[in-house]
Amino acid sequence: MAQYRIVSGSVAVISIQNPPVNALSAAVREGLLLSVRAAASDPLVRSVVISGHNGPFCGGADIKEFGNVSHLESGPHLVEIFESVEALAKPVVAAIEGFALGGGLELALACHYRFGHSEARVGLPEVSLGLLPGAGGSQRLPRLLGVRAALDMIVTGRHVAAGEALKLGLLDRLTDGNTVDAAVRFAQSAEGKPLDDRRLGNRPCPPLENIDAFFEEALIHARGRARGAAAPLACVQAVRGAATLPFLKGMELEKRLMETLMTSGQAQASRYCFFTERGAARWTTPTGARWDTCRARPISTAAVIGLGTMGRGITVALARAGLSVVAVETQEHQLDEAQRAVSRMLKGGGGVSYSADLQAAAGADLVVEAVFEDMAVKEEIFKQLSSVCKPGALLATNTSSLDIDRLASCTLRPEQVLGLHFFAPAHVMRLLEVVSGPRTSPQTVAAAMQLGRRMGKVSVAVGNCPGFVGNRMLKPYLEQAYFLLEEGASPELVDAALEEFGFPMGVFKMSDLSGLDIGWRVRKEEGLTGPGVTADQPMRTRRGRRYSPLGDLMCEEGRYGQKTGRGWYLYDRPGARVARSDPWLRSFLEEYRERHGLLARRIDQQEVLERCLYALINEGFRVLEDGVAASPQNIDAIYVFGYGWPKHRGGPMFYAAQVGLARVLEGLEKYHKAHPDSPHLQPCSLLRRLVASGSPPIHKWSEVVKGHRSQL
Ligand SMILES: CCCCCCCC/C=C\C=C\CC(=O)SCCNC(=O)CCNC(=O)[C@H](O)C(C)(C)COP(=O)(O)OP(=O)(O)OC[C@H]1O[C@@H](n2cnc3c(N)ncnc32)[C@H](O)[C@@H]1OP(=O)(O)O
Repeated sequence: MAQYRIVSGSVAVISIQNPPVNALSAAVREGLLLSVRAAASDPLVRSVVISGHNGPFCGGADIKEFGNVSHLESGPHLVEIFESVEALAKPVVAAIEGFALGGGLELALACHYRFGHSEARVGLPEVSLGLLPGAGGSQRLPRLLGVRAALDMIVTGRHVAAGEALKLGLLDRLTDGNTVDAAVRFAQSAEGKPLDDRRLGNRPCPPLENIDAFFEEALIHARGRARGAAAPLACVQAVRGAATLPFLKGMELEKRLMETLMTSGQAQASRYCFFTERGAARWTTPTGARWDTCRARPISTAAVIGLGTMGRGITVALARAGLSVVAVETQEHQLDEAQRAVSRMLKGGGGVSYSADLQAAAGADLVVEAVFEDMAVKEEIFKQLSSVCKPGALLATNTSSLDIDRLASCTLRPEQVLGLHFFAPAHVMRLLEVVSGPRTSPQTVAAAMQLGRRMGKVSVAVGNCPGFVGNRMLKPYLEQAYFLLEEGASPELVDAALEEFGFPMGVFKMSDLSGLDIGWRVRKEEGLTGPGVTADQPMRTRRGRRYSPLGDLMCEEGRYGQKTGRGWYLYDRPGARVARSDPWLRSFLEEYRERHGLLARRIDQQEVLERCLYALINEGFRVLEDGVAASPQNIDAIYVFGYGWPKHRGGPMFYAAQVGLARVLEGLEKYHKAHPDSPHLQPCSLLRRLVASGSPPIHKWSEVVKGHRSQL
């Protein structure tokens, strides 16, 4: 697991060997320590190079070991190995190709010199796993770069490209050629030279003025980045230790903080997200299609129909993935504006051509329709695409809720029709829901999943139902938020509870950002509001269940959110982003409650969280029950990468498991009893069954789901 060889007569080359990322597993740690000791004791060896086998230097500690303390404790500890490396009396050079991340960079920091390939990247991403760089990284990096630059890297966890790392002083030299060969030559030139100053553990941290104020500010900043997350705060504390304590004391502080984080629920949740993100690539569909049995036809040309905000973002995402794209918009003025906007986003042409004619889509391998949410308009477009497009071309819709199968029925190729549900802004957001209807072929899903990967998206294969997975689960969450306003809460109270939980934005701020009119249009399409509703229908009941018309009333007042400068909050002008409380809304809610004989009561944050989140989770269980998502992990990936669910809470289904399924069930029962007209609060049968089976861990839910489905 660590290869050891002598080259050029005096250089020991230690190569970490653990594909695919050369993670520091127990066996690698063992091998590394033995190799370092061998190099120390061999009189022929005068210098050492540490590299990664077959490309990447090292992707850090082996994350798979983290769930099990006995795995972590088997083999030598990273801190001990890195101390031996730093203490070696012979120059040690890290030869970094590919990436040096987490424990990998900490190893490089313990070396006396760092050589990088010009395309390598380095970073300490532990914070995104709910941890801190706990093998000396939080103490050595500030001593090398200074507190400011080190803190930025540690708290953001960002990957730094080799060029920037050289400027920061993190890498000593870059090469375009063979990194190991260059490092070997350099190691030889350093043989016999003094090393004391090269040992970062010996160096003081560069001084910093107003240290207290600096770290106070840093804590506030870290709190704002990921609310409720412990790791960013621990990172700040550890770096403060580096700035104020001798090295060994700083290392003790780092160790204490790391032990607390490592055993926390937040680290468990963040780690779960890491594997969930990667697991989504191993997709299956309810029809039995699988990622490993379907061959995808490559897609190299695409057409995007409709160049509103979504269409523009999709065009950019496809062009950045290297596709040649034709962007089609039948309204000429919109086409010119879109062309300018797309060029700006792409910083140039970027393989995109423009047309006002749908015929331009004729040669594309894939067409993505992104016109506004109107079934009749979409049906007409799909009819035309069916005859315009070449045989074999895939026809996708970017609808966020409409029936894929109905659109497929308008074509002569239903097996090639699917949904590609991008999230706004489409060129930025990581999530892509790949929606297959009952007639979508496995090859079509495979091609879309492969394309999603090329675009750098977390692509999740889901089934067809109103709202698919994400928006279907969002509906009960939003509904409970409206009901809470009716019962006495304010948008500020609801949003504060959700933001404290960790969402970047509460539900009402989010509605203001995305536009209240979007949901209004969907509700009109569903016949819940608008001309189809007769005057004799009670305002707060639809189809026998409780309904809140609050969103509709807001839209009737022209309050669409940020775009109109007024929504659940007030904004300085249309398009402004800073939300202020609006006294108008307070009176509006008071009048509304009075009109409907509703008595405002005191609502606390706990109730807000339980009503909104449990209703969403309950729908998640229904989604699993219906086979619309293949696993709870897929649901969690959708929520973390598309809906701002905090990573340190793992996703809604993981959160339910962490809270305890019995407690979620009990909460739903309590709220359903109090609000029997709200069916989303009625615990679904899969949840009951899981609790009855003793609340198995989340990776075992599929067994209960399978048994449950066979009885449906
Ligand atoms: C009781 C308390 C005791 C406390 C003692 C504490 C002792 C610990 C001390 C120190 C700890 C150090 C902390 C760390 O080093 S944490 C790890 C930091 N590293 C990372 O976060 C990097 C994670 N990986 C990535 O970002 C990417 O994988 C990357 C390396 C950039 C490669 O990307 P890409 O080429 O796109 O490949 P994939 O992401 O698809 O990965 C390929 C497969 O490799 C698996 N993988 C990746 N990294 C790791 C890893 N570090 N450990 C284990 N496995 C890893 C990944 O899951 C893929 O596998 P699969 O295809 O099966 O899903």
